[in-house]
Amino acid sequence: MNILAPVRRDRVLAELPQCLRKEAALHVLKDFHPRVTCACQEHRTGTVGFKISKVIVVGDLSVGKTCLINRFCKDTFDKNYKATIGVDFEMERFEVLGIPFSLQLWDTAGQERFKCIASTYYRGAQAIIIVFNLNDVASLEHTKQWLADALRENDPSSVLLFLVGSKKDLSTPAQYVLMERDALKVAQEMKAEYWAVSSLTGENVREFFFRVAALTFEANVLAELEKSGARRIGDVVRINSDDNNLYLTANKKKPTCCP
Ligand SMILES: Nc1nc2c(ncn2[C@@H]2O[C@H](COP(=O)(O)OP(=O)(O)OP(=O)(O)O)[C@@H](O)[C@H]2O)c(=O)[nH]1
Ligand SMILES: [Mg+2]
Repeated sequence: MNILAPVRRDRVLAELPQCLRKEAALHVLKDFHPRVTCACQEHRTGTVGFKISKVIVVGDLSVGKTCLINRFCKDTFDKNYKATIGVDFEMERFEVLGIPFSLQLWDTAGQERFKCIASTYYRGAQAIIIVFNLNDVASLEHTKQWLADALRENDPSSVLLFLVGSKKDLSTPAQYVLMERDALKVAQEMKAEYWAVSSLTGENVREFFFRVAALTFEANVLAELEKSGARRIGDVVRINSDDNNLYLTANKKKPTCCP
């Protein structure tokens, strides 16, 4: 997909999508962080609108990583299993609070023989999505190892984690309840946000990726505000300036809506 194409109307986020379960959420605020809302209103989001955030999707073979990405990005579902060889990626453009924001979704191979190729693409992720099959407890147990491998290449203090149970359509309600109890525990240990989805029916797929986009965007804006610091907040970005001198310092107008 051409990243310069206009943002699709169904990729526009004006509000913070909510978590699935409060017990295992990255945060349970109803709205975006007030500093983020304010920065967006005043177009003080620095380079966030030009950046592409990397998201990696990992987990055992055949848990449904490719189907999950394809359901969201292409609205398709293939019932035949075709192993991912190494890696693949999709670009998704969003508009969050009026600011363009792009995610690069990296679909990695779960098969052991392709794992060493896939793991070379783990570096630089801003979010890690660890997928397990809600109908296969072993795949949930393996998520800890997938997380450890992915974190070896990333900064654990800044990366956002999501634990996603797939193939929800194949569980009976009773089976689901039991599996969810275990998955919530694992998610809490990992400090990951828990989701349960079905790529076959599409249940929760869009809600999940919107949440990933929103929280990744929020983290990016907060990091940008932190980086620019109090000295630069409210300054005007200078067009055609070099990287070390991106902000005009003459304009010290105080932001009107920041707490
Ligand atoms: N019923 C059902 N089947 C699913 C779902 N998601 C994936 N599948 C099936 O599970 C199989 C594996 O799906 P993939 O998405 O290819 O799995 P993967 O995790 O990408 O596998 P690797 O690329 O080998 O790591 C395929 O036959 C899919 O049709 C789902 O939500 N419901
Ligand atoms: Mg795959």
